[in-house]
Amino acid sequence: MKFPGRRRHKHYFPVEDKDPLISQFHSSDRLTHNYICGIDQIVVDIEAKVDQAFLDEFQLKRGMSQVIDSTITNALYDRLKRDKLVEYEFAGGTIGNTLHNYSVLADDRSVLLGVMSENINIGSYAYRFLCNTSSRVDLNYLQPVDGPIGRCFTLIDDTGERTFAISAGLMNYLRPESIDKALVQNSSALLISAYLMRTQGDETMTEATMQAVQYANEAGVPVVLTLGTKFLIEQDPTWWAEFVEKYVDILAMNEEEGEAITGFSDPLLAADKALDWVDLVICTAGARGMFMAGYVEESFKRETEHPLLPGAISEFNRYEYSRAMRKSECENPIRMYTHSAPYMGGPDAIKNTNGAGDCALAAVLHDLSANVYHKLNVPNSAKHEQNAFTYSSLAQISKYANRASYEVLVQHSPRLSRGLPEREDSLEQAYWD
Ligand SMILES: Nc1ncnc2c1ncn2[C@@H]1O[C@H](COP(=O)(O)OP(=O)(O)OP(=O)(O)O)[C@@H](O)[C@H]1O
Ligand SMILES: O=c1[nH]cnc2c1ncn2[C@@H]1O[C@H](CO)[C@@H](O)[C@H]1O
Repeated sequence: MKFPGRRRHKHYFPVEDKDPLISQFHSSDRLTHNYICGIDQIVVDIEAKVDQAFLDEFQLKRGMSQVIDSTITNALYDRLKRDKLVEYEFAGGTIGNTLHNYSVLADDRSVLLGVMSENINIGSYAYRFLCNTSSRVDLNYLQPVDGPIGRCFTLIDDTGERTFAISAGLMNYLRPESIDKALVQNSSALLISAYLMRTQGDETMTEATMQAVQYANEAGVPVVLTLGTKFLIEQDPTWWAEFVEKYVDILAMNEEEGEAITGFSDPLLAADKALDWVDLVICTAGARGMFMAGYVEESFKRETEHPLLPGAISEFNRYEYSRAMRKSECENPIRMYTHSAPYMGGPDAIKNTNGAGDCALAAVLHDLSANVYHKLNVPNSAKHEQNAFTYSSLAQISKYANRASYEVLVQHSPRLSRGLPEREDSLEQAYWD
């Protein structure tokens, strides 16, 4: 609970003492607001603890996200219910989670594109999805479908490894004509995942995604791709590398996905390789924290005050105090990298790692979008003499991202239920004075 805090007498005075000019100036409707948008396969997570025998029984490959047919879905669901194995059911989807967390962290608008059942019964999965999504996530652009959204059976074993079994419902029937061109082209970023390329038969999600990507590319709106699962990438790494190079501006992955797409198991080298294709890279590395890589114009580079770190690229964090720029905005682009260990060394007890990476990405997007917001409202600020992509330095962003994912590790759901505290309880009062 947030405590009511202390009140001071001098803050209480009659309303007529307020200066009408000042109150006009502060009115928030004079500020220009920006938003980000994202596309997802709309799913509810059904989480259960299971063992290897259970996975074998339903022919599920451990650690993978796989699409299952209706026969396996029904058998799996009946079994989970019969043995009372379901721990919780909550809105999910990698982009849905990221947008929700972005909106909670930024306390601002994001727009989710995807499908939603046109007839919703109280207690149904569609209903649950809507109830568990932040009111700051704009759901008005969802395309109605005559049937169910998807279900993602999230099966967790003793080691904490997650196996996803997707019962698709109509989640992949988003049509290209449902993508609003102006909405995408006026947004501060378009967020997509590799899962959106996994469609079959008459499913139209991939075409819809490509339509949105084309709109974003045309308007110079950054396209942010999160890789989702290494198994998808491993099927055709060359195709993915070409896709990223052609359409994507910011790439988010974990170290396994990083290895699948670049061939480098070292997250720093994987991030460096991916920088050949995009402007900014986020590579989360579980208990090792996260790495980021980006570009800065030579004349704007700022040296770190932290010790220089050894690694496959020696002293790789030298310019981590710089704000990231698009490569095309730099005359003499230099590469910079940063690494942050988990916040407070990670929690003493991890409740659930599901969605920790999604939350890290949400924090990065918050920083990017804050930069757009500041630029829109204070265009003459000295801050924008540098045409940067991010509001903060790479070092700051990765710390913020790790702080945000910590919050997911200490709760059960991948979605934050509240924003971060303005002042960390763990830090002494003197830190804030
Ligand atoms: N075991 C751990 N100990 C401490 N911190 C962790 C641990 N696992 C994850 N984290 C934190 O969470 C962040 C993201 O974790 P991870 O690399 O597991 O993401 P991910 O595999 O992409 O997750 P997901 O796909 O579920 O969103 C890390 O950068 C780190 O800050
Ligand atoms: O195929 C998929 N499409 C969309 N989201 C998925 C898929 N598989 C798993 N997740 C989502 O990934 C989140 C954790 O990062 C989970 O919440 C799950 O819903």
